Amino acid sequence: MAPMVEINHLTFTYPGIDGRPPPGAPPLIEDVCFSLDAGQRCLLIGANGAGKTTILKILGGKHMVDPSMVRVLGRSAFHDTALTSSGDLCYLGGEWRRDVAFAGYQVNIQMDISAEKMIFGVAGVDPKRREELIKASSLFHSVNSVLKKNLTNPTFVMEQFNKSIQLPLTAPVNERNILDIDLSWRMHKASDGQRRRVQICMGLLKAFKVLLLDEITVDLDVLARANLLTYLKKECEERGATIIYATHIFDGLDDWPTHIVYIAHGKLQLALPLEKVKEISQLSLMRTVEAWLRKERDEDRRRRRERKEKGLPESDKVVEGTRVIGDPAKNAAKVVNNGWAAGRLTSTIAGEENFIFSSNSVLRQ
Ligand SMILES: Nc1ncnc2c1ncn2[C@@H]1O[C@H](COP(=O)(O)OP(=O)(O)OP(=O)(O)O)[C@@H](O)[C@H]1O
Repeated sequence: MAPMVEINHLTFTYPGIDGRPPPGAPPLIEDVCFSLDAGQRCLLIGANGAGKTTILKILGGKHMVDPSMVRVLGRSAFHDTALTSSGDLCYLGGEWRRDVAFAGYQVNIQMDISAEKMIFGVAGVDPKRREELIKASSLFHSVNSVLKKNLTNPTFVMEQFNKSIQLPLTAPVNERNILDIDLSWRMHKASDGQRRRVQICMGLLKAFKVLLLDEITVDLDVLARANLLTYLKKECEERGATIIYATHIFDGLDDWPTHIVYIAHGKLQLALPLEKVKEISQLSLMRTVEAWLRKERDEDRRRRRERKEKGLPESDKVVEGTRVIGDPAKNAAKVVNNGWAAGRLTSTIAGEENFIFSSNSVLRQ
């Protein structure tokens, strides 16, 4: 059977203001290859600015690349818009904090509208699936009320979190809370986490075949996150869906993924099944990733020091205004892209008034 997601020698550079990659710009993503089959769950790992969001957006059809470089369900995500409009391919990313697609329009998630209107405004949805995503269960409410009384006891909270994530996948759906949405929430008055739940719910309403998650669990409380992860695992195991999840939060993820992909500076460092990673490292997933990133940082520092000692600029990429200039002979990007995404212009075009950072480096400012 053909892979659900196939990345073949993916190379990409963001375009300049004229819609073309700046001449001589080194590729931001370089020669990345990996593929995933039905039912597989991949954690996409990398330091801030490594290129995770860029890869997910390319897979989500938001940037144009040569169709041979990226295939989702055997099709080109950018050229075959039916992939996303049918719901077979779903991308949930950071910009969901502000806008969601509602009844064919981009709607501001903070406007005065009820959660019910937003969720029920999505057409062509299986009512049972919608119910499952929205509904709170009696089990959740009992666990939640116990938790609320014990919030000052972190050990207790962690125990409940671990128990919750280990609920058997065979447990009836009505015994698990997924997003616990109150349909009467008014979006302009909802908390960030409540808004985020509605956004995630809307993204998951259609039975996706491939789901791309760009750290969407940051606003969720521990229980909501655990339940969502369990639900997503079930989606892969029962329906053969494929998920790629970029994250920096590793709580409860030790046994969640089937595969790990590690990217550094836009280059693939490792793409392995989880068992292989566990064979290489006896540490927890978080400690393993921490060790990889520490090694990467130390090597970067050593390289910068060596360049400085030789009287060279610390980085081999010289940024001039909107241009990133490298050694054209070494770095020439074989890129086909117009950088236009079906989203907002500002998120894809580099310019002097439009400084671009990775999503998390902005938060760190
Ligand atoms: N629209 C853009 N135009 C030009 N460069 C961009 C654009 N968006 C991101 N970049 C650059 O691409 C690089 C990779 O960014 P990306 O957001 O893909 O990283 P990331 O791995 O998702 O990081 P984080 O973990 O911080 O979210 C960064 O150096 C960033 O500055």
